[in-house]
Amino acid sequence: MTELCAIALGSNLSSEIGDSEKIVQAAIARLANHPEIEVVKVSRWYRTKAITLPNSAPQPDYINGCAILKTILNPLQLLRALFYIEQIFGRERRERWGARTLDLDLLLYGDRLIDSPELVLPHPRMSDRAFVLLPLAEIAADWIHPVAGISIADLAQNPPDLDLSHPIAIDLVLNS
Ligand SMILES: Nc1ncnc2c1ncn2[C@@H]1O[C@H](COP(=O)(O)OP(=O)(O)OP(=O)(O)O)[C@@H](O)[C@H]1O
Ligand SMILES: Nc1nc2c(c(=O)[nH]1)N=C(CO)CN2
Repeated sequence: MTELCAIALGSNLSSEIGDSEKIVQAAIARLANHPEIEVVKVSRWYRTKAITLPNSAPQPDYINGCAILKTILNPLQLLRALFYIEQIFGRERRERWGARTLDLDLLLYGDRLIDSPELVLPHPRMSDRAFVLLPLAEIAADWIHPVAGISIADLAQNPPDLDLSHPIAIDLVLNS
């Protein structure tokens, strides 16, 4: 059975294949080449200020975007396929909120709810993140978040990290 899924992509370090814009687009190409994954839609790419943990060193801006996938993989198989692609693109550290060449997060898998050590669905922090909600709303406006019970478009209306205590600058950098 196939299922529609949403993923978030982020990069704020270059690698031997190029800068973050190249990396996220190459990651999409890699996903599209996977025999059990179809890339249905890709958002535009946004340059965003890095959200860091308190008292941590400043980080380069991120390139962020989202994609809708269709797959016959189950949620854990899909997560492992995402991990594999992160590794191909040179992600080494799994330090929490550390800078990275490629971060692939599984946001939504249909309306599935999962709470296991390896995988939590929907992604527990997606609703707090403008850098996820704004691109996701471009490609999945009517998708109902299965915990919030409202659409992604509605969640994106008031993205929490756009409030004054945590300013985030979002600039469009290119069209997909
Ligand atoms: N929906 C999910 N998507 C991706 N990883 C998840 C998810 N749910 C749980 N995880 C787990 O989270 C762990 C840490 O992931 P990762 O290193 O990407 O975190 P991070 O990007 O630093 O922070 P954040 O999770 O806040 O984006 C992974 O090992 C993975 O097993
Ligand atoms: N702007 C931005 N900030 C972040 C991001 C990200 O993708 N974009 N990812 C993080 C951990 O996943 C932590 N902070």
